[in-house]
Amino acid sequence: MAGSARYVAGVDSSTQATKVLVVDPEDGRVVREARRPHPDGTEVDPRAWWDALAGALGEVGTSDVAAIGVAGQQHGMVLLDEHGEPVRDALLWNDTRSAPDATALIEELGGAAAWAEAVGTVPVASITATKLRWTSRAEPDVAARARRVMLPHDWLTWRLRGSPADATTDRGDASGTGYWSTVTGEYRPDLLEMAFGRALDVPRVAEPGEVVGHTPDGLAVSAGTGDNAGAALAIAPAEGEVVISIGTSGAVFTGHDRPSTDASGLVAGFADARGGYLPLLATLNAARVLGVGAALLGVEPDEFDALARAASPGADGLVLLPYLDGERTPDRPDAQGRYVGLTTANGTRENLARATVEGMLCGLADCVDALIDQGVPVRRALLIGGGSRSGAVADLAPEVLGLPVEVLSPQEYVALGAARQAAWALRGEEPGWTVARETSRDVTDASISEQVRARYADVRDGHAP
Ligand SMILES: Nc1ncnc2c1ncn2[C@@H]1O[C@H](COP(=O)(O)OP(=O)(O)O)[C@@H](O)[C@H]1O
Ligand SMILES: O=C(CO)[C@@H](O)[C@H](O)COP(=O)(O)O
Repeated sequence: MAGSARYVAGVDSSTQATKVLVVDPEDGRVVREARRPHPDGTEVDPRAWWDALAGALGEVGTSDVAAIGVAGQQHGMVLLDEHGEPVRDALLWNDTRSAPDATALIEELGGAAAWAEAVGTVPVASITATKLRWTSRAEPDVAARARRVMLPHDWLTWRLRGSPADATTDRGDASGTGYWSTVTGEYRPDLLEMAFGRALDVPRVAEPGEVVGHTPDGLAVSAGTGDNAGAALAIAPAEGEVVISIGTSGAVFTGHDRPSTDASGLVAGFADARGGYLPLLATLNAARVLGVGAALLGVEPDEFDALARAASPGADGLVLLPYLDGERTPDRPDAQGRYVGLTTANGTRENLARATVEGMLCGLADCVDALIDQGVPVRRALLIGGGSRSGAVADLAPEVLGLPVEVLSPQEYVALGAARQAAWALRGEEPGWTVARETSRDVTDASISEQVRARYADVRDGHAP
């Protein structure tokens, strides 16, 4: 590291790619950025993420960087042997094979309410504990070699520090494991043992703003966090604002003053990266739903958007149930997508595009409702993530959600939050800068949301013919 180092680096190791921002800690200005893709699939060799990170850091250059922080896709199970090597590919948040294990774990603890009270979250297949159970059950020989378990951001942070004996995590990401309690702020080793059949080493939960170590080149390393907690760190939604991230996942979250314990299992009671709480809902099907719609129509995103905009609200009765890869919210791991209500009258390219966008947004609107049901005030939605770059999503969102919507300017908010945390660790106080905000798009006709969502609910609940 050069003596003149003045910048910080923030990393988003998300499902589809690693994104690195080099940021001025004085004002949050992005000075350089790079991106490297990740392999497809719901199980991935974590070394592919390391290679992507190394490639992106090499491209941006770090000679003028003093500190780095990593935010990563949540929940992924990185199991390591006694030498610190992965015993198998990481199972990602969107891998649904452990759905029966989630059911079994819920029963073993005495029901969904017991989990909500214990850790803040009722396990679904995304939650790390269920992946531990699946591994111990389905791959006992692999499980026998495991000594420690980490999350994607923990593992990358540990490797950035040169793989020392001690590893770290933070409360934001730990809260998605199923064996760290948002309610008590402590690990629940008994629940890890219940899931895996024996103990495993877990990373120490670092304080927000802590320097957890240094890279071999001398960069200070911050605790890092989960990707959604990273975005929340960057955006700092005000009370009444809900962030909707349209990436591989659709994530709906906001800051809250107390842990949530939703026994229905819809709202995950996560922690944030500041010492507060981050109630969150996540779907398995968001930006890729748009991609499938565009592929069906054989068009690029711009033309897909134009087609969707050209149709009328409600797509003349054509509805997409967007559970393409199974769904987590609601918990339907074996579901598939369905276009419903196709007739000779409404079978147009415009309606197919419109139904695709509306279906994805209706899935997210269900998530917003569940947050409101938990007593979280919601008056406005802030859209981020790759899918928010779709003009059709921006145009249709206020009418489908029934909320004023602000599409934040395209930026890597997760990586920006990680850079903010790195600046906080470096300087000992959280930076004062905020992200640029624009005016909201208002709801022009509230009846559209009611009609579109009522028709969608019929299909979702199996009442449509
Ligand atoms: N203009 C656009 N219209 C629709 N989808 C888009 C657009 N731009 C990017 N995307 C989609 O956004 C997704 C990537 O978003 P991102 O938030 O980076 O995801 P992740 O964090 O899960 O890696 C991809 O599926 C990509 O196809
Ligand atoms: O599982 C969750 C949140 O609980 C997902 O939000 C993952 O954290 C992946 O995020 P993206 O890569 O889609 O941004």
